Formats: sequence, C-alpha cells, structure tokens
Amino acid sequence: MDAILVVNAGSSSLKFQIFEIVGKELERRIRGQIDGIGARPRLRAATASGEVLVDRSYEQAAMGDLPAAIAEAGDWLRSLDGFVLRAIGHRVVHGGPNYAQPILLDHDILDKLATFQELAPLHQPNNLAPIRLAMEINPLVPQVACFDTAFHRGHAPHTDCYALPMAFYEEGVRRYGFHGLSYEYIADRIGNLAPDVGQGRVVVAHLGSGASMCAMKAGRSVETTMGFTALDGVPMGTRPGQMDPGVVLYLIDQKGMTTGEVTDLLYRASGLKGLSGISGDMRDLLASDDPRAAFAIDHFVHRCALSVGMLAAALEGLDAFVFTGGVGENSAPIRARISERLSWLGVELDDAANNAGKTRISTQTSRVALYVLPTDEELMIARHVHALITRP
Ligand SMILES: Nc1ncnc2c1ncn2[C@@H]1O[C@H](COP(=O)(O)OP(=O)(O)O)[C@@H](O)[C@H]1O
Ligand SMILES: CC(=O)OP(=O)(O)O
Ligand SMILES: [Mg+2]
Repeated sequence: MDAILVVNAGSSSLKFQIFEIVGKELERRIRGQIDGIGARPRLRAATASGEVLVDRSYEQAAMGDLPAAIAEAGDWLRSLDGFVLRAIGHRVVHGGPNYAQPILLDHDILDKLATFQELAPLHQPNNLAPIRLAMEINPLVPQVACFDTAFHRGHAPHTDCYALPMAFYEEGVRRYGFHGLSYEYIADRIGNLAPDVGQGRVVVAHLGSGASMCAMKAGRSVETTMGFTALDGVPMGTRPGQMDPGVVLYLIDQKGMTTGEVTDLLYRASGLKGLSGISGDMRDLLASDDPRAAFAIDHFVHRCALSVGMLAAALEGLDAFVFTGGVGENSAPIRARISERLSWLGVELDDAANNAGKTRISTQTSRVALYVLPTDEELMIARHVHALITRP
C-alpha cells in the first residue's frame, strides 16, 4: 500500500506513524513511539485498531539518548512489510526566519537547517539525523520538513521582537515560538468540535516534556510563551522557562561556566528535574512524597497560571482553554491545579469530568470552556506532506 511515514523527535520521545494514502484521504495504519528516553525507555507500536505490534522496555543505559532511539526505531520500521513509502514527513523544530511552510528537502536545505542547531540543541540535531539516514538508505523517497515555528509566523513584529536594537531582529533574533504543529492540529480540532469556540479567544497549553502555551484568535496564533529558543516560557521537564538573562551573565562571569556548561544546565538539568533534584518526569513527581517534588510542582503550576494571565491579556479575554501534550492529556491533578488558579478568569472545573478524562471538563456555568484534546502532530505533518506531494 502507498504510505507516508512521519517522524517526530521530541526532547524525551521519538514518535512515528504510518498513514496509508487512500486517494485524497489518509488512513492511520501504525502509531508508535519510544518514550522515556534517558529515564525509562520503552518502544511501543500498535495498529490503528489497537493491536500491539511491539512493546519493549530497555535499560536506561541501553538507550540513553535520541540517536540510540532513532537507530532502534529505524530497525523496527525497516522490518515491516507491505508499505510502499511515497514520502517521509519530519517535524523540524526550528525553521529560522525564512522557512514558514513545509518544504521538500534536499542536501542544501538540510545544510541550512543545520545552522539552527544551536538554537534548538535538544531537537534540531535529532530532527535532522533521521532525514540524513533516510536520504542515504532511500534517496528516491521525497522527504518533507514541517516546522514547529511556522504556525506562529503571522505574529505582528511588535509582538515577536525583543527590545534589543532592531538590527538583531533583522538578523533573526526573534520570538519564533514552537509546538506549532500541535497548535495547528488543535486549532483544526476545536474548529470542528465547537465552531463558535474555534472562532473565539482560546489559550492552548501544550504541556509535555517541553511545554508552552499559545493564544489563538479565530484559530490563528497571536502570542505564545516560547521565544528565540525552546527555553522560554513555562518551566519544563529539564528547561527552566522564562528567566532573567542576568542569571546567564552571572553564571558566565561569576561562576566561570563555559557556554557548553550553561547550555547543558539550561537544556538538560533545570526545570522540574533541577528544581526537585528527583526527576523531570511529572509522573515521578506526582508519585513522590518528597517535599522537593511538591515544591517543583507548585512552581510549575504557578508559572503556568501567570502565563495564562499574559495570554488572556493578549486576547483581551478568554473563551476557552485547552490542555494537551503528555502532561496536559494525562494528568487530572495538574489540570485541576492549573484550573483552580484560573477561577478569576471565570474558569470552573467539573471535577468528575476531569477525573474521567472527558473531552470537555468545565461545568455548564463556567464562563470559560475547558477541554482536554490529545494532540496529533504526526497527523498534521502527514496532511502537509500529502498536500505537498499531490500538488499539481
Ligand atoms: N499520567 C501522567 N501524569 C503526568 N505526566 C505524564 C503522564 N503521562 C505522561 N506524562 C508526562 O508527559 C511527558 C511527555 O510528554 P510528551 O508531550 O509526549 O513529550 P515530548 O516533549 O517528548 O513530546 C513525560 O515527560 C511525562 O512527564
Ligand atoms: C519545542 C519542544 O520543546 O518540543 P518537545 O516538547 O517535543 O520537546
Ligand atoms: Mg513533543
């Protein structure tokens, strides 16, 4: 069968899906992921009807990083029969100032995308590695990059600049924003689920290992919490979120830290992991009775609540709030903690609906509708790829 393979390398997971091309439609055939990379790696894949094809756990040392996961997932995918790959779609986190649309990849473009590696060190190298691998193994199969930054590209310049001399903006020092494929999918989903809400003022919280929020008006991004890199905004599994840049100067000047050491601290050793000293995985913190775990969760909830205030100000009001991403989709207690902090905005959580994992989790009287919508970055990528390869 004719198929599109989609690859999505996140900071703690490698997700993949295979879609069959059925005329103008796409039908999901296989969905898989290696998650818990660096903590408790596990490869799982299933058919669209839920039949488990593989479920393998690994020692942390056996799969300590994304490249190891890419190799393992690649081996497993190559063992599948029956698919004729018509294209491979990739999530590429940083598109810089010039890539605002999905693009057919060649070696030149790949080299240009590699220049953004320093702006997304946890992602970009891992996004580009499977592209290079597939180019070697399967040079005739078209490959398409879909960018996490693209959905935010319509922001007004006075909102996506930093208050630095404008020359920096011109050379690309801007607030790009990320998780755009997730937000684009959610905008589409909410537009179908509740068309009035989709036309309104919506804040979407993508809370995963990386986390950000997006303010949407009529389905378009107008503001977001992440910036030049995926370090900004709300605290994450291993990244601090918004921080005074003076701290970085202090680390370099007073502590004598090198660029590499600061990069490592900010991308891999901060956030929930750094603050708790226990883990960057929200599941571990929720299960722990160590007060440092509770402290890190308090900080996370506090910073999320502040960000919603900022984004509601950008929208001049709020009609709906959506939880998505690994934490947003799966953790009723975190949703409850954040919702509680939004009561001043007119948010009323329906506890029973929240605990039952319903799609709509606000009460009938809530001024702001609350939703839990599982994201599907891979489907969004597959749609872009399909449109691009079938374009006349
Ligand atoms: N039941 C759960 N409760 C709390 N957190 C969860 C739960 N399930 C998954 N998570 C969190 O989701 C994170 C992964 O989210 P995901 O969006 O898949 O991450 P990535 O950034 O790698 O794409 C994990 O680090 C874990 O902390
Ligand atoms: C941009 C980003 O942080 O992505 P992820 O959440 O997949 O790590
Ligand atoms: Mg992700």
